[in-house]
Amino acid sequence: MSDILKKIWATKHEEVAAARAAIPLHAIREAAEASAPARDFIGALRAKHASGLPGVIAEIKKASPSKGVIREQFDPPAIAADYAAHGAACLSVLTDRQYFQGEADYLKAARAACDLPALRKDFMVDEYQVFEARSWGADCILLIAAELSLPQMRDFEAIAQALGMAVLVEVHNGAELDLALQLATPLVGINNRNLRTFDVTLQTTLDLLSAIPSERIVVTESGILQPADVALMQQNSVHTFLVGEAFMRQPSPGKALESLFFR
Ligand SMILES: O=C(O)c1ccccc1NCC(=O)[C@H](O)[C@H](O)COP(=O)(O)O
Repeated sequence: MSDILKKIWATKHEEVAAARAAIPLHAIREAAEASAPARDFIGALRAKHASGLPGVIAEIKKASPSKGVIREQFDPPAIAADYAAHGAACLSVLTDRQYFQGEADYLKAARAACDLPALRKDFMVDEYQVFEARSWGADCILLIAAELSLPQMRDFEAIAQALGMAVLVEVHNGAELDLALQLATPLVGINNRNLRTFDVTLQTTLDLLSAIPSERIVVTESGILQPADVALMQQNSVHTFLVGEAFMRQPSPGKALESLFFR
């Protein structure tokens, strides 16, 4: 695990302890189970693919450890509606406060502003957060294989799926991919960002691709910035993208999405 992941992981355990003290597990579970049904995250991606279009998971993030503040004027529901109007398949909303300046309310407001399914983009270290995600309206959770054991990922996946949520399992190397492929989820994210050095190279996706069975949906994550990046991925049969910074730095994130993927 990289140093930044270790720090984030420690913070998450503290946050979960505080959240459990405020709302006990049985209560957050009841809230999750009483939530309106989840939207179909995987179905939204497959629908784009069936129309011959890329599946774009459009990210809403104010800041990150590697880039600092990315977007000063930050209005999650307006950004979500803009993404929906310009062809996004799904949303990814940062809910981590300390490192990404995210909020649970951003997820709730973004999802309420459109009909797109939404990923809670956060660092899941405890089953509590899976229930919490659904209680906030999330339709998908992220599991980072660098940070979790296989039994943990299996537990969190089972809870997410019982609640009707999808799971995006994220990997950075072959060892993590071997674990990820033991989960049931079809969504396998390859993060092009090295979380130790913060270097980004699309070669990470290209290197891992051949080990992923064709029935899985490969999501290339991080560092998709220009049409040549999209073309490179498409030439290699990758049709699902998780993109944040390239959109967040533009006045209209939705128009930026359209111009990167649909022109
Ligand atoms: O971006 C970081 O600095 C970072 C640091 C530690 C863990 C995760 C981090 N990024 C999260 C992401 O994976 C990206 O937000 C996502 O893939 C979108 O990337 P981009 O299009 O490059 O904004």
